[in-house]
Amino acid sequence: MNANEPVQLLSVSRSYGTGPNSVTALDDVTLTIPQGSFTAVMGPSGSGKSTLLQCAAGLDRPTGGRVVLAGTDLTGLNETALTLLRRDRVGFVFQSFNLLPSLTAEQNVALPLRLAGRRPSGAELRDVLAAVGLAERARHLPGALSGGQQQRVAIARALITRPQVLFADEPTGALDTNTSRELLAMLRDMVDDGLTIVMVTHDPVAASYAHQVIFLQDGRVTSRLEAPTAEEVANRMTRMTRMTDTAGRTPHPETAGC
Ligand SMILES: Nc1ncnc2c1ncn2[C@@H]1O[C@H](COP(=O)(O)OP(=O)(O)OP(=O)(O)O)[C@@H](O)[C@H]1O
Repeated sequence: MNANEPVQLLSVSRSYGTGPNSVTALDDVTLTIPQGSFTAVMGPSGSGKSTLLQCAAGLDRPTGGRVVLAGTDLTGLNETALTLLRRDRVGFVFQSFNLLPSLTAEQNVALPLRLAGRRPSGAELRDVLAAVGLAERARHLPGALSGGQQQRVAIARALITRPQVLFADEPTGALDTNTSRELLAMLRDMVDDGLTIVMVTHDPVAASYAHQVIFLQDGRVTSRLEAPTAEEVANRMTRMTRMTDTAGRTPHPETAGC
């Protein structure tokens, strides 16, 4: 294992329930997310994408294997240590923006630092809002911002602690096509400036903004694409879905066109 990489999963499994009703959401997943990379996670519904993200981000505990996040092995960390690690080293963005409606954009962005007992400087807030293109909207309430602008505030809030890695679960899922593309271009620029992003998405175009796409099926990594185009991603997804439909089970990775 290379402790310098921001996220490493070693034989990670996650099951829910026990006995005949148990579900294996992740099945022996090993992968490394390199520093400064943009990784998209794709796969059919129920393939384990969100579970992968949650385990990798320390929001959920695997039932087997190890996760090393920002150089720290999460195995055996108590809840307090895990909470602090998440707060200080990791950013999260979800499909729903989860902004507090009574706070301005700037106040929403400041929240993580305030929760950590720090008073953010005006310059810090201005810089991060400028980085997401919202310098002029700092004093607006979320209700006075468009969906794309609200998601930018959520991204600024995730970045205010200068995390080593940003985890995003369907960050463009609630946005229209053009707004999505603008947001993805912004995320890609941030990666080009050194941020590491892991993003779950259903959208082949969104995935094409990433450096690599990891495909999951039945909780397993079945293939990868480097420097993906939207068309390649869409074709791979279609093939995965068709193989599952006709065989009723997941093809072996060796035969899945990795
Ligand atoms: N809390 C839970 N309890 C029981 N089963 C769960 C739980 N969370 C997820 N699962 C199951 O684990 C599997 C993987 O779920 P997960 O949400 O990770 O898939 P996904 O690929 O993100 O799906 P989607 O694209 O539909 O969001 C599914 O079969 C799901 O039903």
